[in-house]
This record gives sequence, C-alpha cells and structure tokens, in this order.
Amino acid sequence: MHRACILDVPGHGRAGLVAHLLVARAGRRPDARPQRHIHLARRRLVHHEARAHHTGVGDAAKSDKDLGMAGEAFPKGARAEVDMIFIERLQYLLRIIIPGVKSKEFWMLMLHSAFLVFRTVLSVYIASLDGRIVSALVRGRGRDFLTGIMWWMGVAIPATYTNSMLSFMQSKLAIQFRSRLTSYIHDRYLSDMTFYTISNLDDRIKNADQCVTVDVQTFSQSLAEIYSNLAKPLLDIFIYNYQLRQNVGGRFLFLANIVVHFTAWVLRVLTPKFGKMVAEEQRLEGELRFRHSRVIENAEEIALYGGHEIEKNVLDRAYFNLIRHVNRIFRTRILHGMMEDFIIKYFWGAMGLITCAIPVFMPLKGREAGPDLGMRTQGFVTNRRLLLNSSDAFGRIMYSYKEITELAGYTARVAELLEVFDDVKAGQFQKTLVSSGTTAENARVLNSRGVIVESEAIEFTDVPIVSPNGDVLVKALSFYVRPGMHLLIVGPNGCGKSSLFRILGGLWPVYGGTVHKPDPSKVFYIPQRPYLSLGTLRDQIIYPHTVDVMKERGVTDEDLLEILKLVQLGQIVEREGGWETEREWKDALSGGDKQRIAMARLFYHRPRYAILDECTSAVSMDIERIMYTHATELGITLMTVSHRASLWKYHNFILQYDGQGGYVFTKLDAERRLRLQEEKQQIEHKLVEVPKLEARLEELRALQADRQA
Ligand SMILES: Nc1ncnc2c1ncn2[C@@H]1O[C@H](COP(=O)(O)OP(=O)(O)OP(=O)(O)O)[C@@H](O)[C@H]1O
Repeated sequence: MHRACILDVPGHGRAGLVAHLLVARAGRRPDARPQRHIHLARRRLVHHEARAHHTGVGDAAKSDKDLGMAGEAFPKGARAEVDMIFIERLQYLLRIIIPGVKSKEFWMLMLHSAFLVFRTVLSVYIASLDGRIVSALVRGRGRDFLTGIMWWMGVAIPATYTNSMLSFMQSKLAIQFRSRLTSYIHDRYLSDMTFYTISNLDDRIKNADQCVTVDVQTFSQSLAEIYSNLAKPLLDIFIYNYQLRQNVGGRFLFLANIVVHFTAWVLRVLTPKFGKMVAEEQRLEGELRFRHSRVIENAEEIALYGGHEIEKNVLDRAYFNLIRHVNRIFRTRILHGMMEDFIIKYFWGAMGLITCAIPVFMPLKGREAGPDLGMRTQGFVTNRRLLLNSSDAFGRIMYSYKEITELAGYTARVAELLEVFDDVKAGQFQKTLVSSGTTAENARVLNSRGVIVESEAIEFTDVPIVSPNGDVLVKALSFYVRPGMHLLIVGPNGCGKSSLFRILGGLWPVYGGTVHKPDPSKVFYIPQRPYLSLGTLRDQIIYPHTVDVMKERGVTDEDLLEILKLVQLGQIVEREGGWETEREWKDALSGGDKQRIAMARLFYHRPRYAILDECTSAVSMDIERIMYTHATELGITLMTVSHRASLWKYHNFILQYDGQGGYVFTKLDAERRLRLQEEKQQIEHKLVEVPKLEARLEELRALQADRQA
C-alpha cells in the first residue's frame, strides 16, 4: 500500500526515497546531532564512572616520559584506523565473544535482530496508519478516524515493548560480550605467568589492568551500540531503496547513489583519526589512574618522606597531559562536526531537492497527476513519515562513522593486548634495551634460548643471567642443589642473586645453557616482603591453597595454630578476631609479623625446596634459628639469599657472586669460614689502630729526641 502512496505525493513521490530522504534531512531533524552528542556524552560518563570504581594497580616500572608521548600511544605496527587491520582484529574479537551458532550470544543477537526487524515493520505500519488517520480527518470520516485511533493505541503495546526490549537486549549484549572477553583475557592473563612477563619483560602494554577492565568494557559497549545503531538503519535503507527502485525506476536511484557515495567517501577521507585519538585518551586516563593508585599503595612511605609536593606534581602532570589531549580532540571535533553537518544536512539536502525536482519537471511516462485530496493527503503523510524515518536512518549511518572509528580505537587496544599475550606466551618479547653493554651482543643473548629439563634436583649448566634490560649479569652460571644440600647465595647488591630465582621460577626465560628443575609445586618462594592476599587470616597461612585443598590435605585450624605458635605468632588469631577475619593484611601486620606469616606458610606447605630471599631480615635471631632448624627438620632443602653471617651455619654450600660477572660455587665450611671471618675482622680492627699507633710512636720519638738534646 505504501508503495502507491509514495508515487502519489505531488512533487515528492516520484523523486524516490533517497531524494525525499535528502530533502527531509535538509528540512527536519535539527535534533539529530544534539541527540548524538548527548548519547556520546552519556557513554563517556559511563566510562569515567567505571574508571573511578577501579582500584587495580598496574606496572610499577613506568617513567614520566611515558606521559609525554602523546603521539606514541601505540607501538610500531599497532593502528587504530578503519582499515583491513581493524576488520581482522574485529573478526578475531568477534570469534571470542560469539564463539559459534550454538552460543548464547549468537541467539541473543538473533533475538535482538528480530526485534530490530519487527520495529521496522511496525514503523512502516505506523506510517501508513498515520496517513489513513489524517486522510479520514481531511475527508471528515469520523468512523474511520476512530478506528484508526484504536489501531494506533493497539499498536502502541507491541511498539513500546519492542523499544524497551531493544534497549534491554543492547545492554545485555554488551554485558555478555564483556563477560566472554573478560573470562578469555583472565584465563590468558593469569596463566603462564603472563601477568608478570607482560609488565616486566615487554614494554608494549603500559596499563594491562586498564585494558582488562575499562577498555574491554568500553569495547563491548561500543560494539553492542554500533550493532543497534547500524543494523536498523541498514535494514531501513535496504527496504526504501528497494521501494524506490520499484516506484521511480533505476536512473534516479543511480544518480542519487553516485552523489551520496561520492560525498560519503569525501567525508570518510576527511574524518580525522578519532580511533587513534580515543585510544590515546584511554591510555592517558590509565596513566592518571595508575599514578593515583600508586599514591594509595605507598601512602605511608610518601607521608613519612613528606613527598606530597612531588607526588602532586606527578599527578598534575598526568592530568595535564590527559586534558591537553582531550582538548585537542574537542577542537578536532568542531571542524569535523561542521564538515559533517555541511555535507549531510545541507549539501545532501540541496542535492535531494534537485533530485526531487527531476521527476516533477521530467515525469516518468505513464504517471498520472494524482487522485483526490484525501488520497493525496494520506500518501503525503505516510510518505513524509517514512521519509523522516529513512532520513534518520541514513544520517545515523553517516554519523556512525565516527563511532566506528572510535570502535577501531577500542578494538586496537583490546586486540593489541591479546596479541601481546600471544607473543609473550610464545617467548617473544619487545623491550627497549637500556643496557650499558654492547647492545647487539646483548640482544643476541636475549634472542637465544636454553633448555629446561624437569628433574628431582636443581642444576644450572652454563646459564646466562640477563636482566630484561639486556644487562648480562653472569655470562654462564653453573651450580647444583640436591635434596639435603643447603645453599647460601651471597654477593653485592644488583649482581643477580634474586634473578637466579626468577629464572628458576620461570619468570625470566632461560637464555642459554640447561636448567634442570623440579615441578614448580615442589619449590616454594619466600621474598623479603611477603605477599599477603585479600581474604581471611587462614588464607594468609595456606596461600595459594584454598580452604577445600587444606581440608583435603587433612590440615585443621588447630594444626595451623601450632605452626603459628612455632614462629611465636600464636596470639595473632585471638588478637585479630579469629581465623575468619578479613582485613587488608599488608597494612594490618608489622614487617616482622609478615615475615613470620610467610614462615608459617612454608611450614604448612612443606615443599621439597625453599627459596628464602632475605626473608628473615625483620625478625630476631631467635625466630631465625627456629625457622631454619624447623625447616631442616621437615626435610626442606634451603636456598638462601642473605647478607647475614649468622645464617652461614645452616648451609653447607655457597654460591658467591663477585659483582663483576664472576662467581664461585663451592662447599661451605661455615665454622671455618666464621673463624676466618672473625680473624679477618680482628685484623681489620687492629689495622684501623695502626695509623694512630704510628702517629703516637712518632710523638714519642720526637719527645725522646728533645730530652737528649
Ligand atoms: N623486572 C626487571 N626489569 C629490568 N631489570 C631488572 C628487573 N628485575 C631486576 N632487574 C635488574 O637486574 C639486576 C639484578 O637484580 P637482582 O634483583 O637479581 O639483584 P640482587 O642481586 O638480588 O640484588 P639485591 O641484593 O639488592 O636484592 C639489577 O640490576 C636490576 O636492576
């Protein structure tokens, strides 16, 4: 029926859909752009809220220089433009968020699409109903008018339901996409130590925490919105183009399409790289949030140092960089908005009028002037509504281009994260070498790989110790630790003692030689500042086990209490209000308490090997003795890094770095070494006295000489 209506509208009908659409855009919808802006502003607000709620902490090794690199948000190769790379990345992400036709997301999308189609059908029906009602009014047919109103009210029920369902489905889809992506990313981020390597061995991703939380959320939301914003207009355009072809013939359609496509192409070419800009904005937001979280994390140290001024400068600088960039985007948007309005509203409007005029001045053969006034009114009203809808549809598609470029930015951020995950999992790192040595030589070492063999004992054969910055700390290290041996590792600061454990723990790659090591479950690590997790007091002792695993192992709370008593921490359970108490334990416990909790953890786990990295620096000699003797009684083989001579007696082998790249691995006769150490200290003490004694001797000689004279 509406096909006839389009033909019947005098002066407009024959020009066809695109022409009407252009005319309608020129004359109507001044609200289209404000709506768009409100919509974007709302979305932006949601992002900011999401950021404000996030309290995660990211990589601790960033320089202020990062903040100044506005143009270098993406590493080489990474792009945020609407091009083939964007399509490929989007496909990659789509495969994750919509895994197949049997997935929930696919069927949600189908349902969403069904609602979109239904809404278009309703719109077409409402347009024709509108025409019928106005026609009845013009003709003075009260009965027809009332029937029309009843249908109008009737159709409101499915129409309002459809609209509500559409916005519900859009939000659901966004959440569903986010859940899929987050669970996929969490799986990859928290496996194979990716969370460590991504921030320590590779410098492509600056704020992984922000990517995993805010960027994924923004991407999901943006994708769900774009689907809604594009699917319906595309459907509308298809329907109206089809009708136009039927009604006015192909030549007007062809002309209009040429004009529209050409100007759309011009608009696209002239559209600034908003994708890259929003991606950079996200990065700068991440930097600002990261700097704030550092202040919270290190509040005590900063307060005691009185470092508030310098921290304020750091925060101000991060904020200034962000705002400078946001202002740049705003300025770019002014120009782009003018150009967009000019082309879409005015240029196309003018073109629409011209195209409309063609069939009026050059009517198609066989077209009649038009039936009575009522029919013409019905046709006009119906047609006008259809045209407004379709004009909206076309405009929405054009305005969506900016959103697509922004989606390209979010897509680049998320896809880049996953690409770096893949690379680091495959052992391919990209890090700027700041080594003081020959960079080419160091880069060669960093690019080669050694062999890892699982065994009962620990043995390093010609393994280079290389820092992620490319510094070769030891060219080829060889030593072994068999069960029952206790190895002491000593050397100056920064010589690579802890790095040895990083290689053993699989955090750093084996750059050469062979590493024999047992299954990771048999090696337990206690650092100087033990990590305390979120959870109950019990969780701190059994970390990383869960209560279920603890029960499976037959360990009870009483057993845990016995362990705590051993390290003289039995009172803590009562003091803190029981095993179930949850606190931010890192702030609630003293340095010594934390180290004793870590010792209790060791006794709970009873591993084959324990790596003790300066882990008794904050406890008394008494506790230190208990810790070492009990660990030895439990049959735990110890590897200790410590500068304390009091620990020598608990070890029978020593690995001594000289700090120049050399080392000695030998048996440790602690008693003899202590004796020698004592003798050395006595001699050094005596030597300090020598200059004084010599000076006194000189004085005495001078006095004697005076007397004799
Ligand atoms: N994540 C990292 N990225 C870059 N360089 C690192 C990293 N971790 C350690 N390094 C560097 O590796 C070198 C060796 O560090 P390591 O922690 O092994 O020293 P250490 O001998 O244990 O020192 P200390 O006695 O002070 O604890 C240092 O120069 C350090 O700066």
